Amino acid sequence: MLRLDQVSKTFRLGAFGNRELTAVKDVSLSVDPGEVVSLIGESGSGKTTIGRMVLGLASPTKGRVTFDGVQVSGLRGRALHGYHRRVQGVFQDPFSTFNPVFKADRVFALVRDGFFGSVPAAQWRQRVETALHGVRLEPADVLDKYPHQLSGGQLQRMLIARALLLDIRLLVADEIISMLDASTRVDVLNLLGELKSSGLGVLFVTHDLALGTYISDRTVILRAGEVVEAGPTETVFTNPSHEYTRNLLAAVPHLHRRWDEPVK
Ligand SMILES: Nc1ncnc2c1ncn2[C@@H]1O[C@H](COP(=O)(O)OP(=O)(O)OP(=O)(O)O)[C@@H](O)[C@H]1O
Repeated sequence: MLRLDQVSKTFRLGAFGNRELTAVKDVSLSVDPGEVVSLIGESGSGKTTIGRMVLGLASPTKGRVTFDGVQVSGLRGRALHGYHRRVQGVFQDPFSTFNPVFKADRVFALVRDGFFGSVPAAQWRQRVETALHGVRLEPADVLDKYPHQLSGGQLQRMLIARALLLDIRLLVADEIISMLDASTRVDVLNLLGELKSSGLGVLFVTHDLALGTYISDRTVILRAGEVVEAGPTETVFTNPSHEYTRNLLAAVPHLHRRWDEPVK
């Protein structure tokens, strides 16, 4: 389904574009239907840049991003619009996606205007309610409300519901858990697990190793734009082959261990 082949992205910096920064270097990865792939890296390692290229919002400087064999960076206009019916992103800060001036459910109206103009209002309302139930939100709790009347977790779920309305095949989830409180985190992770069982592919972008293990089938570890390690999540976590991964793992707080015990 999604493939990145030797993808690099270089930004030109400085007033005259005379300096370069390679944010992503020779990255290859794939996501198949029903598969969650975690892309894990520290701040600045290039995760968001990769997510943007997957969504067709930025083009690789080198290499190819393809979805079902079609090159994403070549898509423009209607073709890109059609692609976004199958591939959507949800980002870290749900508050920044919502315009505080408008009611939060405007995000659904925009999907209707953009993609489903011919669907009658009553039928659309039904679809929105089904999508909200799909993310375990009670429509009456969230419809007709302003963003400030809703919690971060509710807004985040509304964005996932918006993606579901489009019947997408791939979700780019960029740090969607980081800002949520612990119990909402588990809910959203469980929800992603359910969506995965129904065939959705997820590129789960996070700086948090512990979150990455929770639902992902495969893990890709990124450092300074380069893949240092990739493989089945269990192998990467139990038997990391790269020093960098071992150091990252050592930095994760150990479960079932008291803080005053020395870490071996
Ligand atoms: N439009 C841009 N112009 C110039 N440099 C950029 C641009 N976008 C990203 N970068 C740089 O590319 C590098 C990777 O950034 P990116 O946002 O992809 O990292 P990240 O892993 O998502 O980090 P974070 O978790 O902090 O968001 C950083 O050094 C960043 O400053």
